[in-house]
Amino acid sequence: MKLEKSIYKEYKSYPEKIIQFGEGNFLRAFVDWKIDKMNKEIGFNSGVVVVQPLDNGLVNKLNQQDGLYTLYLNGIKNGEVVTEHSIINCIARGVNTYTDYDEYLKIAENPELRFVISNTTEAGIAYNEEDKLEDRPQMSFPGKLAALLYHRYKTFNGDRSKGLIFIPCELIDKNGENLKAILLKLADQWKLEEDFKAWLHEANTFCNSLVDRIVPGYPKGKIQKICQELGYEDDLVVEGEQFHLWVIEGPAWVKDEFPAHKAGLNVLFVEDMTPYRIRKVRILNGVHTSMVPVAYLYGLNTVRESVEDPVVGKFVLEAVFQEIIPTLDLSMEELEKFAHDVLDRFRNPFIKHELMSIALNSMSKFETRVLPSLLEYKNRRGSLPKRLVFSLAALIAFYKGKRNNENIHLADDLEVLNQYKELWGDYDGSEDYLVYIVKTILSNEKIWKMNLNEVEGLTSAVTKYLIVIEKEGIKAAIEKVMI
Ligand SMILES: NC(=O)c1ccc[n+]([C@@H]2O[C@H](COP(=O)([O-])OP(=O)(O)OC[C@H]3O[C@@H](n4cnc5c(N)ncnc54)[C@H](O)[C@@H]3O)[C@@H](O)[C@H]2O)c1
Ligand SMILES: O=P(O)(O)OC[C@@H](O)[C@@H](O)[C@H](O)[C@H](O)CO
Repeated sequence: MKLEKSIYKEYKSYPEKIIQFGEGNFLRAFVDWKIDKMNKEIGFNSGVVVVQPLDNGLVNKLNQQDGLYTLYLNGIKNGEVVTEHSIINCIARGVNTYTDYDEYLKIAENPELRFVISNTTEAGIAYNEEDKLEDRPQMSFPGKLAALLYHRYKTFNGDRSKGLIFIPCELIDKNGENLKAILLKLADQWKLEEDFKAWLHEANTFCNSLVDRIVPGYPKGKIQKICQELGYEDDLVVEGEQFHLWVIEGPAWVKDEFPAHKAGLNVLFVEDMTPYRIRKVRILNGVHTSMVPVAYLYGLNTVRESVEDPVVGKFVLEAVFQEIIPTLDLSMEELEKFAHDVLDRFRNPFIKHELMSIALNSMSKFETRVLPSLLEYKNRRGSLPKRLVFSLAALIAFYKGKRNNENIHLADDLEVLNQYKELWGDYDGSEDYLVYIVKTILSNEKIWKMNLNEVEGLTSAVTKYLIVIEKEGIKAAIEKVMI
């Protein structure tokens, strides 16, 4: 028996007021869960129409299940260990822009539409100069959105009361502002009328937002057992932790239209989300990203194993408290509490968070999540933070694509993968060649936005660690850095 509305007695249908770009695990375990709760507890009465941003995706499965799926939330809630599950019922339908473009544009014609939510990964909010208004669909997410908004503008003759509220969730700084800037650029490129741009400015509200919840996603290893217990088949089960925080930066009145706090949800409406963003990206994501190459090469597979391992766990603890926190300007007490809480979340016994799932796009993640701490440490202390530098060396070793005899399934930008393939492919076992690899990688300004060889002492420090990792193995190498 498949999960669908006929077997879910409480099924309710809501008017479509929210368009959501992305059907991934995170949005379903975070945003849709919140909307579902708001519908059920405070009569928010809003349905979500989900748009699949890429050619491949899950909207077919979503539609086959009438938008329903089961969410498991496991972890600590109010000091108690809790594992609970519920059926999420706020998704009205899914639309694939690649097969149903007309249906997609029609969403814009709905006068009740009010919110645009997205999570298209860090790669999603990007300008693509090849996108055209006539494309069906445009390649990029902003391209698709610009076409939809223009259609709405035309449909309602520029009516200023038909604007929308945008709350993007992509983990990039000032996500809403960036999205708006790309939409305006596309409007220029497509030579759309000036009044459309005025409508974008006057009638629409672009919030910036920061999200936080660990969502390992589909519980592959135990799905059979889960479905047996549930008594139905569900292809879209998703698993997340109990903890959740959504910080929304925008005009104060947005809170009245999106009253998540009234449903007891941890949603903060703030004037400036910068401190929250820096704290989360540099500590939580920074620890994840700096830990992955070290822990994985060390032979570990999950976040929990890594923070509980006596050696890697100590490495992580020292990296966060001695090298990341000292580079931040927030209150020390708050930072330390946040870091302890994050490490507790990483120890969540219910969550099997694979290091390899975090490893996706590790090069650009290192640049945004770890490098700022490394550089700021050097700036403040005059010396290099050895654990973060070691992590960079381990990252270069990780991209060799081998853990002993096992292949590592690297997932990154094709250019990055090709560069590493070429570099490691010609490795002759000499130390001189390792120096060459480090210099070449550190000079990649496309990734680092600067030539890292110009940071005093960095090239030699990374090379020193890479040589030990290569010659003596990661276990001997990590011991050297921990002295
Ligand atoms: N999983 C987590 O724990 C978690 C927590 C907080 C934030 N996030 C953020 O959410 C993002 C998505 O995570 P997820 O777990 O839902 O992943 P997922 O793989 O389940 O979903 C990815 C979604 O992004 C879309 N997408 C991917 N590349 C795109 C592109 N170039 N253009 C447009 N759309 C694109 C896909 O179509 C899909 O809808 C991550 O990049 C991360 O920054 C994840
Ligand atoms: O989702 P990614 O791939 O951008 O990053 C991996 C993790 O660091 C991330 O998913 C965190 O678990 C999340 O940001 C917690 O809110």
